[in-house]
Amino acid sequence: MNQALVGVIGGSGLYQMDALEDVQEAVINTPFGMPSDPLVIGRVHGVPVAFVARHGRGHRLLPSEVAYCANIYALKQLGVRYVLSVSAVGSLKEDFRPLDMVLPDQFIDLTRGRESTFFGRGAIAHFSMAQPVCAATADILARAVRRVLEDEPTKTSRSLALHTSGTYVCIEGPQFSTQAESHYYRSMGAGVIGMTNMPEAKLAREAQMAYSTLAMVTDFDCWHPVEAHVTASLAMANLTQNASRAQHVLAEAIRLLGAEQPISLAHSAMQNSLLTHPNAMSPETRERLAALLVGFTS
Ligand SMILES: CSC[C@H]1O[C@H](OP(=O)(O)O)[C@H](O)[C@@H]1O
Ligand SMILES: Nc1ncnc2[nH]cnc12
Repeated sequence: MNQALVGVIGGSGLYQMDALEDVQEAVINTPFGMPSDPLVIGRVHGVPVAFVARHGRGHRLLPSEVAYCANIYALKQLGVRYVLSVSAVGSLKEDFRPLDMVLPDQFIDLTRGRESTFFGRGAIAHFSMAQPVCAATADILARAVRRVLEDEPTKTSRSLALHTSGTYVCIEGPQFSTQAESHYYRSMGAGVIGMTNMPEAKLAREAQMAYSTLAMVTDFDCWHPVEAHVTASLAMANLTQNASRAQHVLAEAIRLLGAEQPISLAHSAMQNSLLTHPNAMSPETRERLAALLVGFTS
């Protein structure tokens, strides 16, 4: 069922995609349950796209409650090859300022107890997460951000920056960090902090979809000696501006992805990773993983 080339996962503040045309809603069940919300399928610049609001429309799901497995599996069932994730993040570095955009190229997973793999229950796989982000997709996001910033009349008192690398530390939440934690994450070398990109990026890798995050800075968390500590209302204030910019970035990135369809290492990332031969799996296990196992073996 190849209904979409690009999947978009909208985070806090981004609950719909304005540029989608010919829109249909799809209530999709997966072997891993229902996605966070019905998927919204349509076209942007003629490119087939599936959108899902990570926390559901109306923001109903905690970071720990997001249906990560079902969201990724549903996108895979639709034939998605590139996943653009949009996320609000706190900054852990002086030069990552609120409203800046960051394309994380590394993650540190500090989440606890989230279902973080499609495997198990009779199907075992191990694979590399050394480079968790698709460089080709991130490059397209970078070009899209630059294009949007060039076209945007200067509304803010300073020019916004794009940072093309950085480490995203993913905490369990929903509480923001303590100051000691915030300093600790900085000492680990993390550049931004959020609550959702893990296990999402791991699951996208298992599904051999090219994954990249547009991280939009809302606050300085709570380490900064002068800047205000994060609160939900501070983050939300910046989220509104970030979300409207994200709409333009996504539309341009989708246009580029459709035109170029870059080869991604992610598309063959699971080759040779399956230790359990499909013949040794139960029919239920094979059925549960059916959308993933296509093109999976060496
Ligand atoms: C609104 S502040 C905290 C909230 O925002 C981020 O969500 P998302 O990654 O879905 O944009 C962060 O991870 C928290 O869930
Ligand atoms: N400071 C912060 N910590 C965790 N997640 C966030 N999302 C936005 N700001 C955040």
